[in-house]
Amino acid sequence: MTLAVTDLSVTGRLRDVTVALPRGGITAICGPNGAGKSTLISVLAGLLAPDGGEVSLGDLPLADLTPRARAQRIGYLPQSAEIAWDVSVRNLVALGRLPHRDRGEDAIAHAIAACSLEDFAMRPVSTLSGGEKARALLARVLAGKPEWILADEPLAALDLAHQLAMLRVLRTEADAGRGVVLVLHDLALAMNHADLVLVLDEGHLVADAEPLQALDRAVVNRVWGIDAEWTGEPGHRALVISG
Ligand SMILES: Nc1ncnc2c1ncn2[C@@H]1O[C@H](COP(=O)(O)OP(=O)(O)OP(=O)(O)O)[C@@H](O)[C@H]1O
Repeated sequence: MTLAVTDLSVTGRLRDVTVALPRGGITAICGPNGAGKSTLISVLAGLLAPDGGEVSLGDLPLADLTPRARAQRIGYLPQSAEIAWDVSVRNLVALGRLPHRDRGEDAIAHAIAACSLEDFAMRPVSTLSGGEKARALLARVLAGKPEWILADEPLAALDLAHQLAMLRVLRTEADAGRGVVLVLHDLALAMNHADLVLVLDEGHLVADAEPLQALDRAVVNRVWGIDAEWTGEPGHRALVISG
């Protein structure tokens, strides 16, 4: 079942974007600051109504789902998620079960373990570092076991080891048949870990392909204004800037 947008427009932010995202893989959304990445992922999450075009989940317009049904199927992690109450990490993660209205003990325990939060489980979230908080917020999304995990820069606050650990977690979710959609600024992470890369530039979708094609030298040069080339083997590529 795909999550798709057709002729999507958000005035001043996105123009005529059409793309279908597959489940069972990781899609990276890349582009410079202000390109429309957060706007697109908010629309895909059903949190921002477009000014034109359609958003669909399988055969259904996304807007036809009740907020609860949508929240059961789509987990969304915003770019700078604020935590309103100073609850424990465990209770924060448990909030991921709200759309299901169940206790979901197994799902909560699994999410806490997947994000290596066992040692923090009883700590108030206000005492966590930025990276620890980012992992707790991702665990809240995982606890809901949504079909789709949409995350806006979920790795930005993480150290390299935790970035790779989170990517392994997200790959496991994708292998289990979920759709994983990540806004990523780090082009090497997109190149090495995504199955599909979307490149946005000034609100236009300029590439929608497997990483090597979507992030080829000409695209990187045109969109980011950087002359660079990829070196290394598949899965371990690095972007070397030449000018
Ligand atoms: N609520 C809003 N109202 C009007 N314009 C907005 C609003 N939110 C964002 N914009 C504008 O829409 C454009 C796209 O913003 P968006 O946040 O989607 O970009 P982005 O690609 O996620 O950027 P970044 O990499 O800086 O996070 C930007 O020019 C931004 O200034």
